Amino acid sequence: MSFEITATIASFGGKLLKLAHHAKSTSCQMKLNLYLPPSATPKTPAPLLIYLAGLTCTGDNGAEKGFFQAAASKKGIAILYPDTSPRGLNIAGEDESYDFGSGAGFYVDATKEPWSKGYKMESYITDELPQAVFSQFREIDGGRVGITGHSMGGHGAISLFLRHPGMYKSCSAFAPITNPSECAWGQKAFAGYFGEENKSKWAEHDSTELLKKFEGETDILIDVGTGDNFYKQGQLLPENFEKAAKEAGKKVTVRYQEGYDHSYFFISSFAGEHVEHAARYLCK
Ligand SMILES: N[C@@H](CCC(=O)N[C@@H](CSC=O)C(=O)NCC(=O)O)C(=O)O
Repeated sequence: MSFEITATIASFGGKLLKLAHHAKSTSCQMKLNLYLPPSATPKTPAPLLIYLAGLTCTGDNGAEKGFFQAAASKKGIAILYPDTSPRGLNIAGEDESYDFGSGAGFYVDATKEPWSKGYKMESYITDELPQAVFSQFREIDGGRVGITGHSMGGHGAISLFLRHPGMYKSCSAFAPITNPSECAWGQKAFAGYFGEENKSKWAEHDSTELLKKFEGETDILIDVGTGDNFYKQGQLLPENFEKAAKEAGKKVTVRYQEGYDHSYFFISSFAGEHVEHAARYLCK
């Protein structure tokens, strides 16, 4: 279904569009933001970088606080900021906790009732949303797409890159949950969306497990702050992902950024470098 444009905001010479559409995969209206750099026209379409946000976020957090648009404007890259879950499906418990349900879709297609009703964020992000964007916005080149994300969205970016070979030309992440089967956030989400017993399904969405079996080439950039309390609590487990990369001979660069926390002050400090990483693959 086509997008309603609810606002157009000038940003770094380009424009940030606030969009809404009805999505079949999530059975509800979805809101999102799309940044078009000044160079993007139907005759000179821009590549697209998708930014997946973390727990409790909407498509607004990255657009307002991530500071991606400055570098995206210079490089001529469009940025898509989707929401993190369906909204308002009236499922019991949907709004009870910050790390499950609303704002916490984990970029998977839930198989367990009642969540399987509309918690289909993998289908939304990899299929319905890009199809709708490419058909309405001729200023975007659907053949050049990269993906990045933060925390839960970093898990989304890496796991979707590994689960859909060839769909994304670049991949990076900020403080990603890299081994969800082994951390409290991931265990709660996967038990709820797939079932406690369905461990083979968990592995299909766990970036560390996926990397061990991935047959393609990788060049995944990851930043993690050493002052990040969620890193210290063992929610992110980047060392497990690095170990899997080393054993599988995959290129993964994890940069431990001294003193940075989990917030958008951290993301905005390195957003430009992640756009440059994407540009190496999207702007050739
Ligand atoms: N409220 C929670 C913490 C929620 C939180 O920190 N969310 C992060 C993402 S965490 C992983 O996905 C976030 O990006 N928040 C939005 C923001 O603008 O900072 C708690 O109290 O622990």
